[in-house]
Amino acid sequence: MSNTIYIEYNFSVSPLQPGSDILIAELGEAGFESFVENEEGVLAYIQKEDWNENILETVEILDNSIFEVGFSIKEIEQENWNATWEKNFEAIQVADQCVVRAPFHEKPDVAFDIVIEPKMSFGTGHHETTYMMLQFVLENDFEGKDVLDMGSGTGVLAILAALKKAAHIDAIDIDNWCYLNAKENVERNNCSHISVFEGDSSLLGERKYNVILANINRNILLADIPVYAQNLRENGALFLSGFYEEDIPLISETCLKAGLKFEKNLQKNNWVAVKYVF
Ligand SMILES: C[S@@+](CC[C@H](N)C(=O)[O-])C[C@H]1O[C@@H](n2cnc3c(N)ncnc32)[C@H](O)[C@@H]1O
Repeated sequence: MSNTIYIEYNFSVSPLQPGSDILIAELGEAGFESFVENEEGVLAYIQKEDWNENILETVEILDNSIFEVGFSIKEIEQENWNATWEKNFEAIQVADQCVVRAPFHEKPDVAFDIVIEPKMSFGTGHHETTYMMLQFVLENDFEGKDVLDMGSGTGVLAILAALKKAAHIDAIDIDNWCYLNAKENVERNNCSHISVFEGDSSLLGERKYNVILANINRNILLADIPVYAQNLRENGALFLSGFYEEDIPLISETCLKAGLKFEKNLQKNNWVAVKYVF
């Protein structure tokens, strides 16, 4: 094993606090590779060769701080990497039927066992929005359906849709790291009928889906909802998450304008997931 040195930043911000997701997104843009959210805060990792001491200057949320962030830095070697994950990454159970776990966890006795290489925070089931989207996938019929997972992260939603016998799934993420991670997880879970792409909604063209899943963020969703509506078949379902309770009116107005009908919403710690049908 090579001896890559990582710098670990430890941000003392609660994962339940609005803003921790923006912090992670901005750290990702600044070059941080992986994140772990735990009770104490957010751990963020960057390879030492990609690091410089001004790395946090582009992380805007730290300037217009909507929360207090304190941090410490330590160097870790790659050999410690798995141990760090094992310490911080717990398997997540969604309803009785589904467990999202890392390869080093014991195989559970459930209908849907999803193994994710936990290299990033989004798409491990720990975040409220992922959890609610998994709940939606569990409680809806996917058999024989063509599915789009937009903003697929680790690919966790696409993988559950595949385990629920969807006919085919396109998983798309704008981020190269997520694209590579989703490909790896799709293979790990033997889901040959998931195609993973790097990009955004401009890739969709005329493709039609029975189900579209998009757990991204408020602004991307507001821009993309009309595109999703165009790519849904009649009676198709759109599941959205990645926004807060206070964003519901704007999301709802945009969905209704695009010809979609409201069906259901879920809420967890101020985060929301909604189902609309076409
Ligand atoms: C909140 S994570 C969701 C990951 C996973 N689907 C889940 O439910 O846990 C949002 C993902 O959307 C991706 N993303 C952000 N903007 C996007 C865009 N315009 N088009 C496609 N993906 C985007 C991010 O890279 C990130 O992986």
